[in-house]
Amino acid sequence: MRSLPNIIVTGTPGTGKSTHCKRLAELLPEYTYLSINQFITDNKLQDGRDEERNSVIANEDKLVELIRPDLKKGGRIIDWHVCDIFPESLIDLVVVMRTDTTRLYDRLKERGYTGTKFDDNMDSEIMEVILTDAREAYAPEIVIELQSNSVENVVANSARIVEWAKQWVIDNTREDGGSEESESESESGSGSGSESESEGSEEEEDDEEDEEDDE
Ligand SMILES: Nc1ncnc2c1ncn2[C@@H]1O[C@H](COP(=O)(O)OP(=O)(O)O)[C@@H](O)[C@H]1O
Repeated sequence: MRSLPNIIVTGTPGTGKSTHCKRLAELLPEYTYLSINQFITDNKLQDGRDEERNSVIANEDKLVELIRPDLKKGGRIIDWHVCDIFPESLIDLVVVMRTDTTRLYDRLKERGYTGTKFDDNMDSEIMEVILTDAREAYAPEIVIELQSNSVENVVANSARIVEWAKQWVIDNTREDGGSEESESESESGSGSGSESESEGSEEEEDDEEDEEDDE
């Protein structure tokens, strides 16, 4: 049994995954930050290149195989725009970062995204692709959606995730495995109310291949 939870921080490129993860790494020093883009590079998991999107394609099977021992230890903060390939039994919280399209537009332009890569990522955010992937892959109660439009959001979101993590430890280190009260506290400490913060949208295909090399 893990003594610390595994947390995925996901979202369309530019929504603030790394920004949040860096803050979380400071607030939760006993956790290990895993940038999957870095992990792919370090372990040579590139499985080709998507020329149209100017991005690396990862060998996801190998990635899961290599990362499994880390996840089994617990206390991992995972930063990646793909969230649905990790074993459900090893993931405790999935945080989906969301950003208003005008702000995301500026961030992606600033990052130098153009053409298909820019369009695909904007479409992905508008169509809530990653949120849908997360909800399809994991139990609804562990998927939370947080707005990442401002610095204030980063501060508040990070504090909320830290509170959730503390509650997870309390719930999961109790001899009886946690009570109903503590479970409901845990939920309110993390996911409640997140739905109302989302933008309306449609649905579309996934965009699991984008960014990577230019962050
Ligand atoms: N909540 C936020 N408020 C203001 N700027 C943000 C916010 N989140 C991210 N940014 C900025 O947007 C850019 C992309 O953020 P980053 O964390 O690298 O996104 P991701 O890891 O999701 O690709 C960075 O310049 C970062 O400073």
